Amino acid sequence: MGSQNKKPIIQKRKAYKRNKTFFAALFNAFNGIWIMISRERNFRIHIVIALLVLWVGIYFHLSRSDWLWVTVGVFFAIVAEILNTIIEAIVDLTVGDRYDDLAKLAKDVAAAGVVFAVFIEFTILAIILQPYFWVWLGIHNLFNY
Ligand SMILES: Nc1ncnc2c1ncn2[C@@H]1O[C@H](COP(=O)(O)OP(=O)(O)OP(=O)(O)O)[C@@H](O)[C@H]1O
Repeated sequence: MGSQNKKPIIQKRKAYKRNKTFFAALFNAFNGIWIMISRERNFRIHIVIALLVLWVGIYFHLSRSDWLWVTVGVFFAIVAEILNTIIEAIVDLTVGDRYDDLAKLAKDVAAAGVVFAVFIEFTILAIILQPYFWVWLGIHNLFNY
């Protein structure tokens, strides 16, 4: 999906050290988050949605169980986007610039996974937030509960 101008993740061979401590591993995990934020436009969109949902949730004073569902929905999509990026990187590492039907299959199916994850996210958000919005708009009926 439009990554023609992206720099390849692996540009040249570099030496690396294995994680010796828990904190070294944690540092690399945070580096992974930074890579997602700086390289992946779609990931940034997920983050914006998450911040928006956080703001709406605080504004509406969501119940504990509603926070739970909203959190699961938002992170489900974020994790799917991360898996999609991992698959793209592994495919590129394996086939490079060469056209390959299996590479296409892997990338397209990974992208389909993100579409389903976002569908689940939006379904959860709609079900959870709808009663709050309706009360906010002054609409009272059976769908408020
Ligand atoms: N090596 C390849 N062989 C065949 N088709 C490929 C190959 N690499 C990519 N494609 C096709 O081109 C599309 C775009 O690939 P690309 O590498 O740009 O993914 P991406 O779009 O960067 O995804 P995202 O926007 O989620 O980061 C893929 O969905 C796939 O259909």
